[in-house]
Amino acid sequence: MWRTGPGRDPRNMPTVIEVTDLRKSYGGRAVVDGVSLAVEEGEIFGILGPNGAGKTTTVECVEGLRVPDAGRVRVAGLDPVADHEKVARLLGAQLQQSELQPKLTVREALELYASFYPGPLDWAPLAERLGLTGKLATRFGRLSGGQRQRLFIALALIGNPRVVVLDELTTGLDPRARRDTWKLIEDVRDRGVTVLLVTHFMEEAQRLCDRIAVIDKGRVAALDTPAGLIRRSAGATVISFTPSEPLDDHDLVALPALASVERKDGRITLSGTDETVNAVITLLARNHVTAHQLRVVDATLDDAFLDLTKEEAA
Ligand SMILES: Nc1ncnc2c1ncn2[C@@H]1O[C@H](COP(=O)(O)OP(=O)(O)OP(=O)(O)O)[C@@H](O)[C@H]1O
Repeated sequence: MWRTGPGRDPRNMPTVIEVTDLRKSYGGRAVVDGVSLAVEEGEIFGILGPNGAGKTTTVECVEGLRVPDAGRVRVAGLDPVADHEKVARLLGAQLQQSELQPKLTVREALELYASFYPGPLDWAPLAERLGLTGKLATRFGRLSGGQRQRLFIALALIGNPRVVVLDELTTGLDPRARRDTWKLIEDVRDRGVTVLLVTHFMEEAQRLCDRIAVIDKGRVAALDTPAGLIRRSAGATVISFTPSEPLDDHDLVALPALASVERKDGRITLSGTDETVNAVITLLARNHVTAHQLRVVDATLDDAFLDLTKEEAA
């Protein structure tokens, strides 16, 4: 059903999307302020960032929908603006709501978009995979938000693209449809397609992305694997417990590599590194305090994201 190709081999994969020192301003305000990133063939590359960080502007420059003020963008070696036709043939993108006629049925939309590409996928299995088979005769204007979203994903994939750009992939989908869509995107990647994914869902990014660029205020704040982002955030390990005896605040804030400390309903939650955890255990032993319901967990991507994009104190 999909473009066949070798599975992803992380060694020496060629770069498919190259963004170098990209800049874009609106009304004198830099919304993309020197973004550089390189996406390798066959990876799912995530872009995370707060609202207004410049994520969509960046990916729209990759799609050739916006013209950069400065910097260089290449997709498979092509300039998305100067070589727009060629790039459009190898790149699948999620449409915006306004880009589809409300009177078009799901089947007509799939057939129409398949006709734009030289070697499209067979739309019927794709529609089946996205749970759209029962909606083929329904007009776009009468689809629910989640059904529209699924159709947009189908249309992004119908051309059997080499690169697919998905902005807010699963926004509006129910939990089952979201999980089905993740599986579909993993299958797409496993067949060698490169995926550029903008998302606000940390679970989605952690599960799907091989690497992630965190964009904040128009710049790349960090670029790493999900595990790497978590490791490099200040509070990579979280320890929580309810002490049998009160613990002194001075002792807690003096713990090594401590990133945060919180007390709630007699429970203490600390984040830091393994060194912090070891020091807590020593502190408890020294004070003959028992830790009830002791839990030590790795921080999530959510924690890392908040740490990487936190507002600096004025
Ligand atoms: N055509 C435009 N004219 C003026 N300002 C714009 C235009 N497009 C985007 N902006 C502004 O640029 C900034 C970045 O927008 P962008 O859509 O790239 O952010 P984003 O990171 O995708 O945000 P979100 O997560 O909210 O979708 C925002 O402040 C937005 O208002």
